[in-house]
Amino acid sequence: MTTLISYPNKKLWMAAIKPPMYSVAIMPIWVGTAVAFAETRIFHGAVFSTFLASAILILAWENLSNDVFDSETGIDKNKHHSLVNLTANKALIFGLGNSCLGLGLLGILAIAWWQQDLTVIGIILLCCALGYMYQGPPFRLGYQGLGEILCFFAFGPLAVTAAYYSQTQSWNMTSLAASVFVGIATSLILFCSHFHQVKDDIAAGKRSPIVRLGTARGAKVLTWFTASIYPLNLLFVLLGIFPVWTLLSWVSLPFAFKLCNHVLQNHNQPEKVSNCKFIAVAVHFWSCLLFGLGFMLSGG
Ligand SMILES: C/C(=C\COP(=O)(O)OP(=O)(O)O)CCC[C@H](C)CCC[C@H](C)CCCC(C)C
Ligand SMILES: O=C(O)C1=CC(=O)c2ccccc2C1=O
Repeated sequence: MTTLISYPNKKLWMAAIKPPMYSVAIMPIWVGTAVAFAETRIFHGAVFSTFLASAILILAWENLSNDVFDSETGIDKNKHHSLVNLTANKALIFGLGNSCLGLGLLGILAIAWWQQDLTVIGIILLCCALGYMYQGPPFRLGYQGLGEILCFFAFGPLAVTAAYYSQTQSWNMTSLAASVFVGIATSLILFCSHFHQVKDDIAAGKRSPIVRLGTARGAKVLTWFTASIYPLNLLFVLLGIFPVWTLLSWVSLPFAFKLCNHVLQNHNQPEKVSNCKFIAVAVHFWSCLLFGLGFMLSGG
């Protein structure tokens, strides 16, 4: 009996915490560090692990505060796996979120202290500002359909560059090019997260890209953007900017096909399309992991 009662609860909590989503915090640090290793043979293990822990904490803040801010607009009233709805304690979730942010920023400050250089903390503060503007008052830019652009810059150019800089204290064009790959792969996840929420989004006045485009056109746009990362990788290899090993990322193509087929077929059926966000997480995880591995192998 206990199992029967607690199982759905456990599922709800896992949906609220969404552990697989945290790979989006890990991959920009992994790729930025891998490019740094390929270009300079430098690898600072303590900086890498501190940055990873901080990135995860900062993303936890983003997600906890997302549930807090969304509880204020009413958009999450049907979202049973909102942490605010689950705990009925907004102040607790807000406090927990801010503690994660504080701890995460402390880790980044430690990196700044080791480097005697404020560049990395400056870049990460900018990421946090974009994260706040996505969902917090008075901006709520996600409600205007601008989330994917913020997401691209935060997880792409800013986070990858910060990771590269944290290892080398220098700037690099290859890392900037690599950040475009990571930024697009991350924004695909956010784009996918809107397909099943059209009704609630319209009711709350949120003009997500899928509300704006409609689900059918959204599915086509998703297919083009998902497909774009693979030829982009090839182009940079042919230009001699990326090592040939980065083509390992093409091994993730079956997940990309699965994602596009699934969304093209089910875009207007919320209960069927709702899991596409997690197929997009698999595309992101495998493509970025193998992409970064390609840089590591070329530097070894
Ligand atoms: C919280 C995010 C998406 C959830 O959006 P939504 O409200 O539609 O979801 P629910 O339906 O589940 O409520 C992600 C938003 C990402 C944002 C645009 C940028 C975040 C920047 C991070 C704070 C940067 C982290 C950098 C780190 C890797 C160093
Ligand atoms: O809960 C979500 O839908 C998302 C959470 C999250 O942290 C994230 C980060 C980067 C891209 C997309 C997303 C989500 O969609």
